[in-house]
Amino acid sequence: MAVTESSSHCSSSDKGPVVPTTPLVTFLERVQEAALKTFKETNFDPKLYVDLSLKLNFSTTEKAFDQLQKSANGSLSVEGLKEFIEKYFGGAGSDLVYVEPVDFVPEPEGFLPKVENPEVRAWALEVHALWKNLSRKVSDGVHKRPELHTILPLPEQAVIPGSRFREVYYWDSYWVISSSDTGPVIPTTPLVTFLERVQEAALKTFKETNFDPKLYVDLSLKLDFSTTEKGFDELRKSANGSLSVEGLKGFIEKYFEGAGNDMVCVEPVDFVPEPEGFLPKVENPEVRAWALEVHALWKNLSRKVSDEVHKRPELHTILPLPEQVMIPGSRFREVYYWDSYWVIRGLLASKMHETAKAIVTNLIYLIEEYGYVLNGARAYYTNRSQPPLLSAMVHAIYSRTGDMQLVRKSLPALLKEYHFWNSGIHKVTIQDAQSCNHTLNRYYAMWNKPRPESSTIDTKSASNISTVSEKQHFYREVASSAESGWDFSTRWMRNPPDLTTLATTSILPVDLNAYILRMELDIAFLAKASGDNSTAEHFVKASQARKEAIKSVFWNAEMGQWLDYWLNDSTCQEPQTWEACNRNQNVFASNFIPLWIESFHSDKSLVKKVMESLKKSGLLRASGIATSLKNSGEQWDFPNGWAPLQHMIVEGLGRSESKKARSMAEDIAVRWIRTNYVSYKKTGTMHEKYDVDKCGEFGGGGEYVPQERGKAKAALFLATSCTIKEGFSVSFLKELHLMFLDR
Ligand SMILES: OC[C@H]1O[C@H](O[C@H]2O[C@H](CO)[C@@H](O)[C@H](O)[C@H]2O)[C@H](O)[C@@H](O)[C@@H]1O
Repeated sequence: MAVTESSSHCSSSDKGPVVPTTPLVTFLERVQEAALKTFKETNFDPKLYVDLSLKLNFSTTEKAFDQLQKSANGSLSVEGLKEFIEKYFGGAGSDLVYVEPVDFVPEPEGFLPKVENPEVRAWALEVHALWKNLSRKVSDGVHKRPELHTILPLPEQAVIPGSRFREVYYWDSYWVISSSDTGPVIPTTPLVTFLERVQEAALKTFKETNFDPKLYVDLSLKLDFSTTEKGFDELRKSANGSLSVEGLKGFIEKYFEGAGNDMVCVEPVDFVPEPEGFLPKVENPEVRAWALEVHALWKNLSRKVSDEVHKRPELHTILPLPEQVMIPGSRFREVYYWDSYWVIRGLLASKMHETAKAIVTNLIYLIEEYGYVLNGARAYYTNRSQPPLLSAMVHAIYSRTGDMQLVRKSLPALLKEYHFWNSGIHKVTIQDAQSCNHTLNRYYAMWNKPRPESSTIDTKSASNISTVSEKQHFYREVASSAESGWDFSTRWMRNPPDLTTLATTSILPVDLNAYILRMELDIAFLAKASGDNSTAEHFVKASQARKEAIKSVFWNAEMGQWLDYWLNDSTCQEPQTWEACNRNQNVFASNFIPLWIESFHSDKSLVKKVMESLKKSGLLRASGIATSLKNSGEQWDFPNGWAPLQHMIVEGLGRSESKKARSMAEDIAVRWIRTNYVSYKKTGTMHEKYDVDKCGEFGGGGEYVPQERGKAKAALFLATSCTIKEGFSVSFLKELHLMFLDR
């Protein structure tokens, strides 16, 4: 084929994105170039020039530089350039100021206890004292006028590598940070940080009753950021940071749009009150009426991101998703990752295929922007993901619609997401008893501060933790628990129910690895369907390896369950040797989640063992499967039952070839749907969790108050109801049985 001018131009060898730099950096590069030409090469360090800070504003400085007399090749007189630099710039490094680290002591208690040799000990203490030389904080000048500096206005004290490296570096920080907090941190936006300040002031001013911290980080600005921040800084505050109730109310009204105004209600494009072929086997008029009422809830939960957000995204914490969305409802005013799987299953039951595809498009957008699907579509969720179920969503839609275009569009994103989970901090290598290495995954948030949406709560929870690095470690564990979707649970605690002992990053979770196995199987299936056989083969192999790993590391034949595994060393730099005593023998519903995956539920004798184990486990209660056996007051513990957990276990058993397993699935489904129905009749709404010991009672515990009447977090549960289909009494057993098979 002849290469035309334009096609050769289009196929240039650089195709990747370019993030533009600031005009200040571009200008300093010009100064750097002039300096090289003027001072000549000896000892020339180009970095010095882009590290300079401006004394006056940018345009004055640039004008003065342009007015300097230059020779034809761009050099200046040495004196002229020296004078210019002295007059217009603060020295490189002056943007950071020395500070003694808050927690430095010359010989810390318990410091390297095994280093006894006096000479080595003296040296170790001298090296320890170097922290003081390397400790800095960004100067107040930078915080006041960041546009004059190339240093970024980091909020906290920092440790620099030293010498010409006058700023914080990413991977260096890993070795800088004490062993108690390791790992990356993705900075949040200045807007989120500011809204956390408003949240803190609001708690101090309005006091604790009914206080929801998330409300404040969901606010949108009416005016630009600096005007709003100035307005806030000018408010009169008492010594403890509280304001007058009227003053704060007035400020919020003047400067903010209400939380939730960033999304607008839209009728889903494909909603009809009674879709053709809707739950054909549900004949009982009462159940059918309920099913249709629940189906109608889609209209309450359907939103699109407002035009205002697309025009000025910097005024909002909501992310500008391209397509219509379904939100969980109540205080959850944005899209959530794992919730979306059950939303999609419900939409498919409601025959709303276009809405289901729109949801996938939004999640693909997040992968393209961030490299993975965020916990939720808000600026404060950019440091972690949630249980990865996108492949299962695409699989479900493709199985129902045969839409190959969707498959082709999704595959590159799924591969990117797979890479996210299978590299870096999420990846752990375990050597089993036969010296065979297995790669498995864990949750690990890229964050070590309070979660902005619950900042006041996390700060309080950490108040008895004494050192900065231990607090950071705790905050990382909190955020990592949120990444698991199980926030919070004794499952993640070393010493339950003490929340400060959360240790999620030190656990290999059974369910996460089952989801990633599912991802491998789904990618293999979708790649094959699209004709990409080599990708398909690669993922079939990956799935076989993971199945082996799950068997080797998690499966406990005596208990008939898969058990979470405690890591000895959470840095995970070296492969860890598997030890039987590291298995967490406590019973959680997650110990049964592998049943959901075909590789396991297709094995009849395995299903038999697991079923027996589930029956004896204590989890199976009158109204469904409990999350755990411990009543800790946390929402992902006893006596709460959650729809996703019921659904995965029921669907796994229901797909087994064993008749007994299918009848157990029906039994659990009936228990669960009955309590959903009774509670719906009482409260007029669907709930996110139910008390599995009390039919018709919704669940509680945790850090937020369950939704009020009519404000359902319903989609998740609609999905479950529709997936395992509606029915609430034993007389529907036969009907339910047929419905399981109809998928
Ligand atoms: O309130 C803060 C936390 O809330 C979310 O978690 C809970 O709701 C989610 C949305 O329905 C659900 O996916 C999750 O399983 C629930 O525990 C949020 O996901 C957390 O990150 C957040 O900190």
